[in-house]
Amino acid sequence: MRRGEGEVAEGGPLVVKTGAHTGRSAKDKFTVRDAETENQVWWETNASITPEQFDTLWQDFKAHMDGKDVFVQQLFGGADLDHRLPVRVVNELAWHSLFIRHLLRRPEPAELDGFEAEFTIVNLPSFQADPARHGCRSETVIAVDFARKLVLIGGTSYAGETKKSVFTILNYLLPKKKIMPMHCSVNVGSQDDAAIFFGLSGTGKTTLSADASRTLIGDDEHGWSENGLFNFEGGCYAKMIRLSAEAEPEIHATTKMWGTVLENVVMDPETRRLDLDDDSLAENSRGAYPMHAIPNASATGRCGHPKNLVMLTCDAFGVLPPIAKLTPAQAMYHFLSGYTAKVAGTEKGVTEPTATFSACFGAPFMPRHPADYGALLRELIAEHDVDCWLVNTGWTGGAYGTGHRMPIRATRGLLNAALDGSLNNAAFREDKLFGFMVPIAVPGVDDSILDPRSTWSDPAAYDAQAARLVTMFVENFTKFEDNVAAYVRAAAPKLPAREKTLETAAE
Ligand SMILES: Nc1ncnc2c1ncn2[C@@H]1O[C@H](COP(=O)(O)OP(=O)(O)O)[C@@H](O)[C@H]1O
Ligand SMILES: C=C(OP(=O)(O)O)C(=O)O
Ligand SMILES: [Mn+2]
Repeated sequence: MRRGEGEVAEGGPLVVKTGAHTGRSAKDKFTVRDAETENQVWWETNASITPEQFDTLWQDFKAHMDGKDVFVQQLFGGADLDHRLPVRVVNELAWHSLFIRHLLRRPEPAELDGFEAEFTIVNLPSFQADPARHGCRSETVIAVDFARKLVLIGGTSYAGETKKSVFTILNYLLPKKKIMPMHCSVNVGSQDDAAIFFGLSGTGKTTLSADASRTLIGDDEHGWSENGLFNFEGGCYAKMIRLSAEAEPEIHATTKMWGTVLENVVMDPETRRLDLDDDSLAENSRGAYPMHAIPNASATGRCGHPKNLVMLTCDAFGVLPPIAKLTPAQAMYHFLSGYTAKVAGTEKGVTEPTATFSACFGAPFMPRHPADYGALLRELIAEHDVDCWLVNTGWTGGAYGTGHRMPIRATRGLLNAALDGSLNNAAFREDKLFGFMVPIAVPGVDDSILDPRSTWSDPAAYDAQAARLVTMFVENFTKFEDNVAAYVRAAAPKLPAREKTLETAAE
């Protein structure tokens, strides 16, 4: 406040603006390519810089910090005491320091004695990177050096970069110890029945994991070790845009709490009231708060092995059913595909969504080859006999533009039936294209949404859209043809046209 970094809103949250960057700059992220990383990192999805370019960047960062106050936090990434990572986070902005203190795991005072950070993250938003000097592509840079154990972030104020950098580090380190790192939320029921919710940004990890009937473990990043599931973080980072007090009461309440950091949320300077519907600063407005801001959150950040695994997708084409049961092979196929769709921005008249395929539901944070993570997950699913589901939180009744977003209540109803085991007793049909099993009727849920084709006013238009989506899945998966098992490839969706030709050929 005194530094002019933000303002306090009604109830006590700190309201800040990030300027130009209101989301992650995935294309400005670079990994140092050297003897340490050469054979560990999958360079097809991870852009590289040289050790020399990183060195220049680090010298320039130090010069930029000279004479400036910086804020230092010593924190842990990882609630599993055997596998947590001590990190030092150096921030130019005080609000960034508060943000990361909310988001990571805060050591007990006694743990600070002799605290030795293994990795350091330095975040200087006012630093301007130079593509010619630093090997980057713009004034924004996120540079990761696994050998030096140092991450440098410059030229952006979006706070999410820092937490996702810790995630990137753990995604690199943990597979070496046979621990599966996951871009997922986790909650657990009263029978110690944990559930994992994988999903790309905007698919519902944060929204759906905060559920009054279950204990929240975490909303975004977790590990799965021999001890069970554990949160990497100690707080949440929720989307604030058009947040509904009715549909998401636990998250909504955090907007009135002392200390919550509200990023690009609009506030009336006179009344200090928030307008969560105002997207004039950003569509991706955010709230950061510590775990204990959610009433039924776990104090330990740990739970047992999961009983259910849910893959969330926001299908803006309106093709996928609201829930489907997956075989382990289909689960592997969808994990490697990592499908979701993004709706067109705010441009008027643009109604066609775009498909995103991001392996492991988190390619920008995964230094290693997707098959490495896939192999770990496959073993864990088999060992713990986990039920796998695909859930579409996206469009129904038509694609984006004609249909509407799946009501949160309907998604929660279906999820609860899956998680309490009752959905396993429902009658299912096999989906002709995707091969997964779709429930026909679920007690307490409006049956008419279960079959997406029947929600479209024009079934032929649905069929055409579905065929286009299948083709996108198949084309995306060609990159895995050489490095995944035949049984996973066989779990791919199939076009009806081909089926018909085969049938005719057999006749
Ligand atoms: N059926 C639904 N399920 C989950 N989220 C939904 C649904 N319908 C609308 N939403 C909205 O979509 C957004 C989901 O975002 P969020 O939970 O933050 O995703 P993630 O944590 O995976 O990035 C929220 O703004 C939520 O209000
Ligand atoms: C914090 C983020 O995660 P998510 O949108 O998945 O919640 C992000 O992508 O910047
Ligand atoms: Mn989230």
